Amino acid sequence: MKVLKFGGTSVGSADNIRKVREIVLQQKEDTIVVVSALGGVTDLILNAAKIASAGSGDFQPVLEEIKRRHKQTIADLFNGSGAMVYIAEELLDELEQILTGITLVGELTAKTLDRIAGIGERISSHLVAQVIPGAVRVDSAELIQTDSNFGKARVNFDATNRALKEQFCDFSGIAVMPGFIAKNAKGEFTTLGRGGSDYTAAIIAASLEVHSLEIWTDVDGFMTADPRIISKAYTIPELTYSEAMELSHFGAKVIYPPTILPVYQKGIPIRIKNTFKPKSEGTLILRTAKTPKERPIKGISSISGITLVTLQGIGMVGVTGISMRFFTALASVNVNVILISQASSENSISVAIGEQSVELAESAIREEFAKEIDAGLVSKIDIESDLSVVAIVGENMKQTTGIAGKLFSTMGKNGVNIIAIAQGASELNISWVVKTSELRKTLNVVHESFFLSENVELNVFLMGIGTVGSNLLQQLQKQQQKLLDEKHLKIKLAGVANTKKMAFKREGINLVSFREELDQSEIKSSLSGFINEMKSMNIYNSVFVDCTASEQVSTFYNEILGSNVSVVAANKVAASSAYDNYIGLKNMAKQKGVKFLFETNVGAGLPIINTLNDLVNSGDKVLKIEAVLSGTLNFIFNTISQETPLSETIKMAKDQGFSEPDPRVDLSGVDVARKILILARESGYPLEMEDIVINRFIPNEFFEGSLDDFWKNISQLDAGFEEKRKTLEAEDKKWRFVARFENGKANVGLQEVSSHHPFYDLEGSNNLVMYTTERYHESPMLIKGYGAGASVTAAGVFADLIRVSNI
Ligand SMILES: NC(=O)C1=CN([C@@H]2O[C@H](COP(=O)(O)OP(=O)(O)OC[C@H]3O[C@@H](n4cnc5c(N)ncnc54)[C@H](OP(=O)(O)O)[C@@H]3O)[C@@H](O)[C@H]2O)C=CC1
Ligand SMILES: N[C@@H](CC=O)C(=O)O
Repeated sequence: MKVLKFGGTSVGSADNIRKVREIVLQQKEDTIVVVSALGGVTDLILNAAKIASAGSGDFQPVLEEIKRRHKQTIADLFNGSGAMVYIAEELLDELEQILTGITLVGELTAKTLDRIAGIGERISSHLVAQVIPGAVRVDSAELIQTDSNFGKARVNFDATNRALKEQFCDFSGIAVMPGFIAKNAKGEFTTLGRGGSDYTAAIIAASLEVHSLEIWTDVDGFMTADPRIISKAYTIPELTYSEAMELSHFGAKVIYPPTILPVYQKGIPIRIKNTFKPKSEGTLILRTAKTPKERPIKGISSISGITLVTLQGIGMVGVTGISMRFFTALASVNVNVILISQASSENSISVAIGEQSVELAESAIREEFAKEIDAGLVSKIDIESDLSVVAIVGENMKQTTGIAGKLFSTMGKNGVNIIAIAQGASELNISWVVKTSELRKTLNVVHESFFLSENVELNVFLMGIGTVGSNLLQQLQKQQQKLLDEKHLKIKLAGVANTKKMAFKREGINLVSFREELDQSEIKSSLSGFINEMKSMNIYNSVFVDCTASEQVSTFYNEILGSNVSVVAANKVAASSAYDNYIGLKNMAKQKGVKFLFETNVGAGLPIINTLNDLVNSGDKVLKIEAVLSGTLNFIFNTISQETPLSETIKMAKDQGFSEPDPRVDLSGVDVARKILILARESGYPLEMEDIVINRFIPNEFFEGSLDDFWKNISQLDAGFEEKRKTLEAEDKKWRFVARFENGKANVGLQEVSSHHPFYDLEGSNNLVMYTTERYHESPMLIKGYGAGASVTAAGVFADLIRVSNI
């Protein structure tokens, strides 16, 4: 025999009741079905009773709604005729008479309320019994006996067990019973309190020692986290009774915890199933549950609307009885304590309570400690609101070291401030308090870090969708599915901006239609606005990507890193800014446990900075760097010819996406100077931009005035360059713009190289870096390849993003 309990939603309409019928008829053994009232009906009855108790109020509209719900369901199920119509009418008349009585006396006792509170279950049990062929209705109220504690009556198990056993000793078939209701020894109606129908089912299951209790509801079972917040939350296949109780206590409203007790004592397994997805396995709750070794945490739950009340004072240290008085004061006003935290110094004691109880709690504590407050022994009662309690639950935590360490370091890295912590010695759960504004991020971070999530998420905030930025989005789009399938990495574009507009979307902006989304956005671009929105969205695993060439944007990196958001920069300004700023940003990233990456600052997608970091970190010392670091300049010197003059090659470099947004930055040598500066710094030399000697090959006057002036005038140099080029060609030499760093000094400038030089054959926009180090001495290390261009640069930024995601 088994017991099946169906909740309010499961019996909430004719269609749903038909689903219940299907499920019950598929059972292959004798079955007891326990039902709640039609969804929402109990609340309507309680509301009508409250209105009636005011004496003058009109409960009729609420009663009409109760009648309408039942009439509609009966009409849909039985064409509005048959015995059910009379049964329902009779019970609803009874309800109306009692409500009228309550109105007349203007008073509502707990006893009277219990008389009507279960009318919904009385009707629904008749309904379900009528619908299931061969089923009989058995009245729980005649079998479950309680004391007279109306509203939350205590069960007399001796009498109840006897009655249930007698009733079902040689029963076979299907019985349908109302949940929630019982009677006292005098035969008066009582109710079993919140979650009462679950309790009814558990009492019957335990008493008859059935082999299984099934709770059919509208969710798939216990989830790893609240699915409304964590889209990746999934059903936990198995839980122990204790784990289920803990998760329920901290907000997972799948089952009401006290109802587990009778079946727990008898070791009867409980299965949570979804009436609307009967094929899914649901959650099985038993004494010993399977727990994968690598996942000691079974689930995360949370409760919001929490206030932390802290009693503090040096006069409390070492004084016995303080805690007892504190908790007795709270108990005296029925304040439910959700979490307790006390430091071993005993200087303070904090409790998390529901925000609705704050006034009661505060005045009770003030009254209890009035003398100590006057004497200054208790310095303050601190009230902190808008908080949430989060708990991770799992019996296997006690066998696994490092859970708390991992938990709190992950929270810290993501900038979540922990306000209070509690862990019981049983190590079944670790609970902590955070600001409610940080709850979403907290749950995401924890869900991900304990591998409860199948996928790791990376939330990209991209500034700049020009040559590099837009190519990056194309590459992300192409690679998105593969990364998800093979690396379980989900990259989302959470925010994007150019100089005109910005757009944000927590679920991710479409990587194909991002331009349209940006055009349609009503938010004007503003740097501080972008950063503030990114911060206030407060998404875990966020990364800011700078694909602009703007100095102004780079001034925000410190603030961004300080908010625990990683920075990936194609923009070279920050890494080549004042040394103190550069090193400050690196330190800030380290301090916050996030990343500041700028691999593309030198050689676009080539692994120039990472290789250098590997050399230096593994103990090598850089002695000399010689390099061609400008894609633009190399392209120009490889392309210039009798037919293609200098000015034409500059335009070509711009059109092909090699040059900076302002090509004068390349032509002036500044871009190469920035690059050699960054390499020197990454080698461990604290150089400033002013230390780099720049030997220009274009006269200074071409860099004065506007960019338009530059384009107008630059062809004046064509003839002179052509003359020099011819001479060079005759000597079998080539121009290369070379950066050099040696003995702590760096310079950049034009060099004529002959055919035996390693730079001579450097084609197109290629770069070449030669590292001479203590290890690579006789034969320097060479890194060579495309050093500029949209796709290679975007690929380099992409690679930095992958580094941030740590997959
Ligand atoms: N091209 C290459 O080979 C390489 C480039 N880089 C670096 O990549 C960066 C981007 O270069 P590239 O894509 O060619 O530049 P583009 O000029 O093509 O694009 C720049 C983008 O940044 C936006 N932008 C500029 N200033 C701001 C601001 N203040 N707020 C918001 N958005 C802004 C622009 O918006 P709008 O469209 O509205 O003007 C545009 O979308 C540069 O720093 C460059 O040095 C690094 C390595 C190689
Ligand atoms: N403008 C740069 C682009 C890469 O940094 C170059 O030409 O090398």
